[in-house]
Amino acid sequence: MCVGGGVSQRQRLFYPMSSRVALLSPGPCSAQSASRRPARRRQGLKCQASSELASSALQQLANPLVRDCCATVAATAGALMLVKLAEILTYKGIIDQKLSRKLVHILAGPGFALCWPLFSSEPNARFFAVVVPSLNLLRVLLLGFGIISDEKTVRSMSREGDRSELLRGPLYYVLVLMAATVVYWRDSPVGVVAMSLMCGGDGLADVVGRRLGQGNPLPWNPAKSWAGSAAMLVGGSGLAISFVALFCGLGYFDCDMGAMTAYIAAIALIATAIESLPVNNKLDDNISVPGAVALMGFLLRSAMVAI
Ligand SMILES: Nc1ccn([C@@H]2O[C@H](COP(=O)(O)OP(=O)(O)OP(=O)(O)O)[C@@H](O)[C@H]2O)c(=O)n1
Ligand SMILES: C/C(=C\CO)CCC[C@H](C)CCC[C@H](C)CCCC(C)C
Repeated sequence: MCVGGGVSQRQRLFYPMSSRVALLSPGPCSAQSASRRPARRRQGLKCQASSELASSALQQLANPLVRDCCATVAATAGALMLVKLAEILTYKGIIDQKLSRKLVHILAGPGFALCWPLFSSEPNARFFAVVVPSLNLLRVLLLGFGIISDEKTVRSMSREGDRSELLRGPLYYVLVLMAATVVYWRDSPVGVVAMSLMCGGDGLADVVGRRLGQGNPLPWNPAKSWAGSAAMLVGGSGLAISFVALFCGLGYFDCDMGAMTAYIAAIALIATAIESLPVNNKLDDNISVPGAVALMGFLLRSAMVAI
C-alpha cells in the first residue's frame, strides 16, 4: 500500500506538475510494526534501525527529484569510468589508439541510453539526463580548445592525439546524444534508433571494416568496404531493435515489434548507404547518420509512433 506524501517546495521547483511522492508502507522492522510486536522481538532494535534506514532510502528514491539527481550522478560517473578504462587499455598497450577511440564511440551512447530507465517518469526528467552529455560537451570543448590539457583523454577520443580532433567527431557525437535526449527521450523510438546506428553501426563499420574490408572495397567508395557496411547494417539495426524492444517492454511507447523491426531495418539500410558515401571529409558520419535517421523518423512519424 503506498501513502501519498506531501510535495516539497524544492520538488515543485523542478516538477511543478509532480504527483504526490509515493511513500512505501512501513517495513517488517519499522517503528509502527515494532510497537505491535510481542516483547520478545522488541530487542531487535538493530533490525528496526537498519530497516528504517533502508525504508527511508527507498522513500527518498521514490522521490522523483532525488531519483533523477542520483541517475545523473551515476551516468556521469559511468562516462568518466568508460573514458578512463579506454585510457588505461591504451596506455598499457592492450589496444591501439584507433580501437580505443572506437570502443568509446561504440559504448558511450548505448551505455547512456541504458541509463535512461534509471530516471523518473516525470516529464522534465530528460533535462536531468541531458546534463550528462552536456558535461561531456563542456569537457570536449575545453580539451579541444586547449583551455585544459589531458593528453590521455585526448588520445582516447582522437585518431592521432591532436586535441583539435575533439572539435569534430566527438563534439558532433555528444551534440547528437543531447538532441536525442531532449527531442525524443523515452517518448519516441527515433532517438535510440539514431544513437544505435551512430554508435553501434558506424562504430562497428570501422572496427570490422579495418580488419575484414581489404579485399572487398565498395565500388563507389574504395576507402570503405562491404564488410564494414554489412557490420554497420547488422550491428546498428540489431542494437536499435534491442533498445526499442526494451523500451516497449518498459512501457515507454507501445509498438508492434514486427512492424517496428521492418521500419528499423529499412532506416538502417538507408543510413548504411549514406555512411558508405565518399563524403566523410565534408560531412562527418556522426552528423549524416543520425541526421538521416531523424529525417526518416519524421517522414515515417505517423507509422513509427502509431505502430
Ligand atoms: N563502411 C565502412 C566504414 C569504415 N570502414 C573502415 O574503417 C575505416 C575508418 O572509417 P571511417 O568511417 O572513415 O572512420 P573515421 O572517420 O576514421 O572515424 P569516425 O567515423 O569516428 O570519425 C575506413 O578507412 C575503412 O578501413 C569500412 O571498411 N567500411
Ligand atoms: C570518440 C567519440 C566519438 C568520435 O566519433 C566518442 C566521444 C565520447 C564522449 C566524449 C563521451 C560521451 C559520454 C556519454 C554522454 C555518457 C556515457 C555514459 C555511460 C554510462 C557510459
